Amino acid sequence: MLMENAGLSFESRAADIDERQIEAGLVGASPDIVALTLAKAKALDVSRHYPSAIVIGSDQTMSLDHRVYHKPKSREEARESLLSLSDRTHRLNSAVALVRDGETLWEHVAHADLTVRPLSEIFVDRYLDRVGETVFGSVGAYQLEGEGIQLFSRIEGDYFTILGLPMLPLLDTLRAIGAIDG
Ligand SMILES: Nc1nc2c(ncn2[C@@H]2O[C@H](COP(=O)(O)OP(=O)(O)OP(=O)(O)O)[C@@H](O)[C@H]2O)c(=O)[nH]1
Repeated sequence: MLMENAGLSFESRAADIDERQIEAGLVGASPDIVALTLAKAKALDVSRHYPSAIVIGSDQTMSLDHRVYHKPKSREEARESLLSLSDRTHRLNSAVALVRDGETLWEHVAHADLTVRPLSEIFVDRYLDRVGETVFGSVGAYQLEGEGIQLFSRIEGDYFTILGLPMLPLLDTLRAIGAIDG
């Protein structure tokens, strides 16, 4: 959605990698390194099938203290996750890598720090009633571009980084390598 809205022409392909297995091999690595490693692994995997193509791989991780989050798989998981974020500041790490013919041309990770205001259980239940299934598409059970904005008292970082792709440095790099109009 972010790349389409930016007017980029591209094709999207799923990478055939086992994210959980790669993460398991990164025990102790910081969440930003995990995101960067996964972004590169996705781009390298797809690059193998598309000679000379510029492949953009991306991944996002979310952490609070030592807990790493993943997309909630149920309403209960979303509820527990939101309450664990209440009155705390968590970090989103969004990584992107450019690969061509198996060579990593560029890699970057950006982060954003989001402070959730104190949330009551009643509010969280009503919020989940309102936003429904959309919570399953985001690591933090919120969509900043939607009602998720109501959860926060402070955000430090770039909107696009929060949604999952650091667009400004990505566009800079695509211009630098002549992939898009400069
Ligand atoms: N639309 C939207 N998406 C968000 C927002 N915050 C995080 N995300 C998405 O949440 C995803 C990150 O959650 P993950 O659980 O790592 O997603 P995933 O890699 O598909 O799932 P895993 O395999 O569990 O890692 C990214 O695809 C982000 O685009 C937001 O505010 N709005």
